[in-house]
Amino acid sequence: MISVSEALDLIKTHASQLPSVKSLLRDSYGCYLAEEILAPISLPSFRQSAMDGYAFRKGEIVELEVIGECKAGDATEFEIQENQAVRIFTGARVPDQADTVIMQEHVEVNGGKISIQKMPEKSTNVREVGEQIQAGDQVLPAGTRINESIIGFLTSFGITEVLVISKPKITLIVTGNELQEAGSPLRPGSIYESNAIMLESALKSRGFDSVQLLKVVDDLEATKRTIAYGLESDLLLISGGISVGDYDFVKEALQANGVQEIFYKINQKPGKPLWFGKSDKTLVFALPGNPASSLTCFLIYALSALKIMSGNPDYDLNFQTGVLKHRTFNKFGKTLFILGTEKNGQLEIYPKQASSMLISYALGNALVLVPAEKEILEPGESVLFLPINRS
Ligand SMILES: Nc1nc2c(c(=O)[nH]1)N[C@H]1C(S)=C(S)[C@@H](COP(=O)(O)OP(=O)(O)OC[C@H]3O[C@@H](n4cnc5c(N)ncnc54)[C@H](O)[C@@H]3O)O[C@H]1N2
Ligand code: MOO
Repeated sequence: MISVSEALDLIKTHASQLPSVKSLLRDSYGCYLAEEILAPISLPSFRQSAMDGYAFRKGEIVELEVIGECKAGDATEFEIQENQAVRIFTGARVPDQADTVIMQEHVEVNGGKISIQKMPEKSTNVREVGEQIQAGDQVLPAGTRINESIIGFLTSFGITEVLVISKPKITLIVTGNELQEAGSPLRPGSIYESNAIMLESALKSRGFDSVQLLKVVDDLEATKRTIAYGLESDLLLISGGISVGDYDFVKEALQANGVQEIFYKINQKPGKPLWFGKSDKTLVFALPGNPASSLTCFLIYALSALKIMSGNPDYDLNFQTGVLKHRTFNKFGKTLFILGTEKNGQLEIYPKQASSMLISYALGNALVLVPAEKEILEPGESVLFLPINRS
C-alpha cells in the first residue's frame, strides 16, 4: 500500500495538460489561457469625453460660442477657434482641435454661448488614447483563468475567440445492484444512490461541466462494456465495486479494457481501495463506493488530476494550518481524513467519522489530515486541513 504523498506524486507524474483549443470567449469561463494576449487596439482607441459638457481649446477666453454638438457614437470633426466650444457628451469622441472638456455644471449657458465659471486645467475630462492600455501591450499572460471581468475586458478589445486549454470530458460510472434512484419509496435491501449527484455537483461547481453519467449493475460483462464506453472521455470516474468482494468487478473490467494500473490502495482512511490507472487517452479513478470514501478520494486525488489536465497552475492541495480543540486519536496507523468545523483557525472534530457516513461531511467546513504516524493528537496541536463546503 502506498502513502498519500506517493499517490499524489504518481498522479502528478501521469496527469498532463490537455491540448489547447480555440473557444468562443463567451464559452470560455473558467478555462485557462493557452496564449499570451496582446492588445489588438489601444483603449480607449480615440480621445473620449469623460463628462457631459463642452469641448474647447483651453486659453484665457471664458465666453465661448457653441458651434455644434458631438454625441456618443458621432465621428464629426470640427474647426474650433479659441473662442468656440462644441457641446459634448460622456463617451463621445473629442474633436481633434479641442484639448479640454468642461462639465456642464461649471458653465452658464446664454443662448448659443457659454460662460466658463472656473477655468479647468488643460486636458481635464479627456480620456487619452491608450490611457488604459496601449495597442501591442500584454493584456494577460498565458495560464490566466478566465473569469467574468476578463470576459468583459477582452470583449472591450473586440476579441470574440481565445486559445484555451481544453476542459476535460468526464464520464462518471456508478456501480451497484443495491442502488435506487431517489424519488420513489425505497425497496427492501436497496439504498438511494447518492454518489453520482454528489460527484457531479462537485465537478460542476468547479467548472467541469462536461459530465456524462452512466449506471451499471454488478455484472462483469456489463461493467466491461460500460467502462469501454467511458474510456472515450479524458477522465473516467467510477464509484464502487473496487474492493475484494465476489461482486466487485471494476478492477477486472478495467484490466480487460487494457487500462494500466498505476496504483491500487492507499494507506488512508477513508478511501483505502482507490484504484488509479491510465489508458491511451484516459485517466481512470475507481473510487471506493462508500460515500465519504468516494468524496475524499475525489477531493484529494481526482481533483488534483483534473486541475493539471485543465491547465490550472495551482493544482497542489491548498492545505491550511489549524489548531485542534480536542484530543484526537488515530488507532489505525493510516493517514486519516476527518471532518470538522474551523473557526478562526480552531478545529472542532465531529464524533461520527466513517466511510459509509456523509453526516460529518454535510455539516463540516474542514477536511482535517491526521498523519499516519500520529496515534494521539493533543488539544492545541497544529494540523493541516483543507477548507471544504465554502463558496
Ligand atoms: N474483505 C474486505 N472488504 C472490504 C475491504 C477490504 O479491504 N477487505 N475494504 C472496505 C473498504 S475500506 C471500502 S471503502 C469498501 C469499498 O468497497 P467498493 O468500492 O467495492 O464499494 P461497494 O462495495 O460497491 O460499496 C461500498 C458501500 O458503499 C455503498 N455505495 C456504493 N455506491 C454507492 C452510491 N453510488 N451511492 C450511495 N452509496 C453507495 C454501498 O451500498 C456499500 O455500502 O469496501 C470495504 N470492504
Ligand atoms: O477505506 Mo474505506 O474507504 O474506509 O471504508
